[in-house]
Amino acid sequence: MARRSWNDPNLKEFTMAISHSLFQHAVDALRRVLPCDKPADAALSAFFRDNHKLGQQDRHFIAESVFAVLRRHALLTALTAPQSTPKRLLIASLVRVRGHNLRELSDALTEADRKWAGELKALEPELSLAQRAELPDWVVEALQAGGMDDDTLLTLGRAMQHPAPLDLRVNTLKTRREDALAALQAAGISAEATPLSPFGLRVKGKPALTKMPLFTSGQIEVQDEGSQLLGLLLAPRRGEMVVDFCAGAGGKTLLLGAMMASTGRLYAFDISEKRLANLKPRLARSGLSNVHPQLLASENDSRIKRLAGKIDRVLVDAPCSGLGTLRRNPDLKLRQSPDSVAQLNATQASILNAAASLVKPGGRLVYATCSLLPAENDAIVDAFLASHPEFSLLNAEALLAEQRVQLATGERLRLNPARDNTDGFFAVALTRA
Ligand SMILES: C[S@@+](CC[C@H](N)C(=O)[O-])C[C@H]1O[C@@H](n2cnc3c(N)ncnc32)[C@H](O)[C@@H]1O
Repeated sequence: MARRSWNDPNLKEFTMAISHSLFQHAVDALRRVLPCDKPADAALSAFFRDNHKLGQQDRHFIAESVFAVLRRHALLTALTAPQSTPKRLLIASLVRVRGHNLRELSDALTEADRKWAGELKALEPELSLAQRAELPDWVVEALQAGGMDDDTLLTLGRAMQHPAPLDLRVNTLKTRREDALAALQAAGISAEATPLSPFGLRVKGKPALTKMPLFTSGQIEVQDEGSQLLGLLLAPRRGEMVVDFCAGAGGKTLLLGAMMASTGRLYAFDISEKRLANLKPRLARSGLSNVHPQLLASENDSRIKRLAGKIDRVLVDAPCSGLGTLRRNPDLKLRQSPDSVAQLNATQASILNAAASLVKPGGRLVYATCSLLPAENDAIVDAFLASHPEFSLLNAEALLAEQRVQLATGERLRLNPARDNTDGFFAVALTRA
């Protein structure tokens, strides 16, 4: 009989016997992903391309299995030490994290593996704080050095072991939130208004949305509620000159453009041609006509000099470690390192300097990351403020309240997956004297 488990998303959704072939495919997929030399979703997509005969349900099981191992990699490594092979990590995840019983695995496993899996049940390895939080030691040390206490750290780490909810942003240029909600419900999709963002919807489960008319006609976009709050902090107005400095595929550009009611001029800068190309179809769906994508050679591109001092509002959604998005990208904790963060820090400081030169007197500059590390957040902002006395901090909590977002965040916006059920974000709003 099917057994749903709503409480812990790590647990399997259905009781099912796992065939040897499906298990082996999951091991092979994990072997592809675990070197972590590229993003896990890209490695998994390549695996599915090579194994194109796999059906939808099998793909779902394989993807869930791979991500479950990445999410609890520290626990599973401790359980399987000293032989943490992809096969053993997968078995340990199925038995200890996803709640499969040995009967369901009897076709999948050899006699020896079954015996080992049976012994796993009683293992209780001693885990450090970092292992319990499923965060690398160096991340835990950085958070502690930034003043985070152990309980908060553990709660945060645990919150990031669960998949993120599916959040949507309603395109206010095309529809109202209540109408989009009604259209979803009419299509049998359960959703509710997000608690913080006035144009967000939170969907139950992971229904396929991209073929729905609501999506293809640009009335909704997939966007974490935290990202929506960054747009609200910038709060661009009708008719203004606005720059989205690190626009990427335009998640926030589209939101800013809609807040400007498709008036004024909104530049979408990025150094990645591929990401800007991905903005094109989204822009076409959105109905916006005020967006101007521009490929930069670097943050010191001559285009920046031409616009110096002319822009009302500038958003820097800086390239960062992404450690606030572990619910979606659990592989990042295995792919980032102190060295990669140090390199990012140099880029972040340089982009913030360049972006600041665009801001006109009285204008607003928002610096944001989806990282939790003080080195990518407060340290960058504090160094910037020390060398740019013409800029000062605005109070993020008060600016959000002006946008009807009630969040006790203080001067600097900090979104915490455990407290806010958003990705982990940091942002400050600055103004030029
Ligand atoms: C956090 S992502 C942006 C995500 C995007 N704002 C969104 O909402 O979907 C950071 C972006 O910064 C871009 N980037 C990296 N270095 C840059 C630079 N020197 N100047 C401008 N953009 C840069 C990256 O290509 C990447 O698209």
